[in-house]
Amino acid sequence: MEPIVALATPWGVGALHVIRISGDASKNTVEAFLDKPLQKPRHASLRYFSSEKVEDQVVAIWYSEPHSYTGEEMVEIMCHGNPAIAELIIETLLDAGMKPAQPGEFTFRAFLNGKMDLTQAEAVNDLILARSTELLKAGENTLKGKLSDRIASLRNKVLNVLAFLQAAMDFPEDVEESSIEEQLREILVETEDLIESAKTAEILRKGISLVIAGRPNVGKSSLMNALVGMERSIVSQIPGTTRDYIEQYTVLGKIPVNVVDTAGLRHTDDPIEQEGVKLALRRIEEADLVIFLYDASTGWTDEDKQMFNLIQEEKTIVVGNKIDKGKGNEQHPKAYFVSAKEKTGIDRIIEAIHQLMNITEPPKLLVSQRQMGLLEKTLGDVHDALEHLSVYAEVAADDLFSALRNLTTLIDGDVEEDLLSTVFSNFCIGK
Ligand SMILES: Nc1nc2c(c(=O)[nH]1)N(C=O)[C@@H](CNc1ccc(C(=O)N[C@@H](CCC(=O)O)C(=O)O)cc1)CN2
Ligand SMILES: Nc1nc2c(ncn2[C@@H]2O[C@H](COP(=O)(O)OP(=O)(O)OP(=O)(O)O)[C@@H](O)[C@H]2O)c(=O)[nH]1
Ligand SMILES: [Mg+2]
Repeated sequence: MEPIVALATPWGVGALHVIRISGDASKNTVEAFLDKPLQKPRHASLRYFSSEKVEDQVVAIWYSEPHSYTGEEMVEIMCHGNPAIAELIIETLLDAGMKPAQPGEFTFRAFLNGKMDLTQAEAVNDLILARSTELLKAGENTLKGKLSDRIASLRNKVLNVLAFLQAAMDFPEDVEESSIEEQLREILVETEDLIESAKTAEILRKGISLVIAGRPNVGKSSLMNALVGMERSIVSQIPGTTRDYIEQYTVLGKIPVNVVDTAGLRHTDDPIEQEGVKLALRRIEEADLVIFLYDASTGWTDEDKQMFNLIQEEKTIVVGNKIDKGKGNEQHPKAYFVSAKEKTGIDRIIEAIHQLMNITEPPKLLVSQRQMGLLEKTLGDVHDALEHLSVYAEVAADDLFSALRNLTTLIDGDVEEDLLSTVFSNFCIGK
């Protein structure tokens, strides 16, 4: 393919920069600017790179086709880490007819040349962008091909069921339907397991928004401060202190969290406070999780119940605060108890957040959004197949063919899909 060039290191001052070149006649084009040719593939050679624009002592590595990252002829130039030097070397090569690489284009070529499949190519970027050791580990596994292995095994199982189904249609008396059903259920469970991994990875990657809501003066701002470990939000004994919402990013346990403190929920004639309550309700609506806080020292009151009814229960943790002052008679049956003031009980809330978000163990594999979409389609296909099984075997077979196509697309991409713009466009340049 046409030769491409890009800086593989981040632009800026460093000890070295690495310039990456891949494609036809990479070696010849680079050698025109070197004092001596690159004699041996995959060996580091000390050379002078000189053109009208720039001169620098560099180390260069030539990879002969197909024994390189991309599977094409490649050259890597390590120059001194001044961005101007790297830029002028790249300009020299662009003047010599090379093209600037698109984001992810080296990895895209590696994919096209069969050096890796699509799940591995996607993992390359995830690995680079992983911000926690858990995600890093998951990315490494996917890069090693463990996700592909699981998809391939799923695909084999689907093929197997299809063979069974075919046999059942041809010789109905010889094949037991229950055995087909059992195999389908197994496929279902494995697909769900992968989707679960994808969701966990997604939460660890993107984080969640956690809104603290409740009536005025119950200690929402105090709890916000206890969770984020700083005096972020104003605390006072006057009800209605917080009017706007206050956000602070933090990491709670393993989860990156945007904590949002909101105005106390109550009916009020003050127009500014009314606006605050509206904002709070909107944030609650959009939140991944809500902590509904009440004052446990006075107890779970009718007013609390009224406000609690405004919130979706399944994404809500109920927390009774001010436990240092003792407990009122009535309490919410599922409440966790804390003292935001004395910072007790906070760990239990963090645990509950992990439980509610289903982060029980770190993800073993990194599954991308694209892959998750296809896994969910596969899940739907297998569900359909199960439903159709006893009535129309042909229709069930069609469902499974659809599952097969989705699983194949997961690993190989779709011929119709513009991969460079869908999958690789969020890569770094030079990767
Ligand atoms: N200098 C350099 N370091 C790097 C990379 C790179 O491209 N260049 N990588 C980029 O991500 C990673 C390593 N990945 C690589 C993967 C394959 C090949 C390669 O040359 N493969 C050949 C030869 C295999 C062999 O000798 O065993 C091949 O597959 O045919 C190189 C690097 C991290 N470090
Ligand atoms: N004893 C005790 N007092 C607390 C606790 N948490 C908060 N308070 C007090 O309760 C009062 C209200 O606290 P805030 O955190 O401002 O309450 P809020 O829910 O944000 O109130 P608004 O912003 O008005 O809705 C303050 O005087 C706090 O010091 C606690 O755990 N124990
Ligand atoms: Mg407040």
